[in-house]
Amino acid sequence: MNKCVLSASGSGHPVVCWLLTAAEMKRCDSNTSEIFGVPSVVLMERAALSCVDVIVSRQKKLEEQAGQLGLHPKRRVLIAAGGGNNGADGIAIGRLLLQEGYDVSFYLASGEEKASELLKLQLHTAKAYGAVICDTIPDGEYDIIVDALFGIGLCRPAEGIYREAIEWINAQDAFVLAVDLPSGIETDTGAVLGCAVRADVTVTFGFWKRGLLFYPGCKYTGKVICTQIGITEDGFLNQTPEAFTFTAPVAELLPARPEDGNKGTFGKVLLLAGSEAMAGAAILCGRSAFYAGSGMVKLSCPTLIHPVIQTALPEAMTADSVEASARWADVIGAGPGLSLSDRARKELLFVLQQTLQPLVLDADAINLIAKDEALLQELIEHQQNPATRRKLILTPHPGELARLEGCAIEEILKQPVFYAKKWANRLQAAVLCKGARSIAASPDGSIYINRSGNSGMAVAGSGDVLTGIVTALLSTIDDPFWALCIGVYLHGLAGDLAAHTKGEYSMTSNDIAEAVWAVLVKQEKNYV
Ligand SMILES: NC(=O)C1=CN([C@@H]2O[C@H](COP(=O)(O)OP(=O)(O)OC[C@H]3O[C@@H](n4cnc5c(N)ncnc54)[C@H](OP(=O)(O)O)[C@@H]3O)[C@@H](O)[C@H]2O)[C@@H](O)CC1
Ligand SMILES: [K+]
Repeated sequence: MNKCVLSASGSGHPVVCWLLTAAEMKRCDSNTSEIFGVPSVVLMERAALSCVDVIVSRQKKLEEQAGQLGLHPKRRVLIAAGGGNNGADGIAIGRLLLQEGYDVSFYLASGEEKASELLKLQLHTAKAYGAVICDTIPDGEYDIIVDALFGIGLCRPAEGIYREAIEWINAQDAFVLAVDLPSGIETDTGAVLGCAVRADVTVTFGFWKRGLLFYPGCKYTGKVICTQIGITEDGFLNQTPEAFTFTAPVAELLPARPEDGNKGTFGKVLLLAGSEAMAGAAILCGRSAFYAGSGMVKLSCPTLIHPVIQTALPEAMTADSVEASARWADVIGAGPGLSLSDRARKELLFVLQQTLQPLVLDADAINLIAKDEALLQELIEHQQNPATRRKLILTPHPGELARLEGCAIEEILKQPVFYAKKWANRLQAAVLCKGARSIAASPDGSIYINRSGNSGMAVAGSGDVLTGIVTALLSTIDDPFWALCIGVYLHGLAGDLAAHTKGEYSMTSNDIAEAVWAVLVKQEKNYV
């Protein structure tokens, strides 16, 4: 995957933003100190300074605005610190703010005897500058609260005095800055462990953590500011993080279109989609494939619905069966609106057993496979063998993934990364788990977490649009995982544009399809 990441950037701007787990961040921290020799206390001072910068710039702005009205905003700060290095950051922030003339109170929830070595050092220095450390929250009103109870070291639910402190912080009418992560948010999953601080701003150090992006964590962060404190990609050594999201405009991720190409060059897409009751799925899928750059699209569906398809999408061709068109296609997409009929099963069997082209499986194609243990085993065996393996993408929603796995949907929702990775490995395929933060997994262990999109996309037909986009991209992008990541990103951006014009309440999946072209001609906003 990393080769793709590097080669996808023609512009010089970063293409990906890494999303780290707690273990990855700890490894990077310790490599920076132990291999490169930057002392932890230096990193901590820079981390604290970066938070102080955020507080001081905000305060300056407030004071300028208030000064015009003859008001004087107060500078009463509470540092709420835990017993680890997140707490140590908090104490360092408090000491620096004291030196800036702020009125700072310190609350150390853990007590000094349980303090980490760096925290002891920070307490010593802060006290030398006059800090008074309290073991209960000092009475008073605060304008600014620095949440430094837990960072990446949170390892169990916040209870007792920690729960009380978090609930107290959330009840205050103050600006809350969370240090590294809002306390209570699990670094890897974004889960709330017990309860969590609701921050106005989260200043995170070096790299984004996955939990800042996943739900529900992302609802607690406020604005996320990722600051550079001297921990860089060098600290990964040869172990790059598993997960990333995109930062580049999607148009920069797509391969350049050869100027002298013809309709064959840009991909002959065969779609096994649509049935008597779901002709619209085939139309949405085919239309999206065109908008995502396909040169030719052929829809294999029951003869009865050919007229409606030809009317709605005259650019597409239709076929009665995949058999007649299998050789013609560069790439095949199967599933949208397919139904679970005997015809659908027969057609899918033909695709799985008689073709070798790159393939995208979605919706009923996945459901048909999940229902048929022998077929599933055959697919797994084919994919496990490098001699018979084809380029394969699966785009299930959690319900479809649960059917494949044979478990309850709740199980998938609890561990979407785990199951996406499991099936990516089992099928040697790029596997998506759709959701508010769709997750794509590659057989090499890489994870893409999608940030684009909105709740308006949770609407019938949205997945059919995605299948059309991804199938089209698979015809010109060599790596299925990369095609999937870009397709998911583009789909979400199109959804955002559709929401901008029609609103999340009223947009339909056709609006998403119709926004694809606009995203590709527009420079969309950066998401991270
Ligand atoms: N290393 C570096 O170079 C840099 C590190 N930096 C900073 O360090 C932070 C990581 O520090 P960290 O590893 O000490 O973890 P941290 O988040 O402070 O928590 C650990 C403490 O919490 C405790 N604890 C956990 N859960 C609990 C619960 N539910 N309820 C009660 N206690 C609980 C746990 O206790 P224990 O499990 O031992 O009982 C332990 O005492 C990172 O987020 C960043 O802010 C930056 O300065 C940049 C440079
Ligand atoms: K924190």
